[in-house]
Amino acid sequence: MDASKVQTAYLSLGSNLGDRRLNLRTAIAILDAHPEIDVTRVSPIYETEPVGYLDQPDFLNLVLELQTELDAKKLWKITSSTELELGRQRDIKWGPRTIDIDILLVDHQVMDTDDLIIPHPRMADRAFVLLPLADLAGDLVHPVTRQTVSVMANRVEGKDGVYLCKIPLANDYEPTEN
Ligand SMILES: Nc1ncnc2c1ncn2[C@@H]1O[C@H](COP(=O)(O)OP(=O)(O)OP(=O)(O)O)[C@@H](O)[C@H]1O
Ligand SMILES: Nc1nc2c(c(=O)[nH]1)N=C(CO)CN2
Repeated sequence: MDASKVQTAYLSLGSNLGDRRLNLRTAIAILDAHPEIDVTRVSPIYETEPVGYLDQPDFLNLVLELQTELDAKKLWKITSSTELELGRQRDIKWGPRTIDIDILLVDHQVMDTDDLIIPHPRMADRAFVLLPLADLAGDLVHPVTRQTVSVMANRVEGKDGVYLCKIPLANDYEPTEN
């Protein structure tokens, strides 16, 4: 990768159907295997209560960091096809899913298009996003709120998406060198 064009992005992954750990691990592996994506770090996994639509199983959530030269739209096409590969279906708004991949941040970019809004518009309210993100990048400044991720995480801790337990990262989630 050309260092001057490389961007750092943070993605939120969630699963609450089927083998949730395997779904997360498979999604990470698919993304990391892409020739233009380098998954650099993965947060611990948080088991979280569902937010939005409550009558569904608990989620496993994590956040990963990646490096890529792809623009945000191309990255989104890849995350969307990864969701489909893992059998993601859209039935109920905020309902159960084998995998959900949201793009949280891409460097300090701000964009608002029909398909893609960056930073993710609901990340500031979600403990299941901000707590694992703070594990990776607490000092990062959100380009819209201008607050650090740690400050944002402290504000939502114990609110929506309260976490039930934090599972240390297993070795098999560690990104591979490529
Ligand atoms: N930053 C983003 N990351 C992923 N999808 C986004 C983003 N911004 C806008 N979208 C749009 O949101 C649409 C709905 O996404 P999805 O079905 O995954 O929603 P959801 O996960 O149920 O809810 P939420 O968006 O609140 O997490 C996608 O088709 C995509 O076009
Ligand atoms: N705990 C939790 N709740 C959710 C989640 C999620 O990933 N974790 N995703 C949603 C839609 O994006 C809606 N609600």
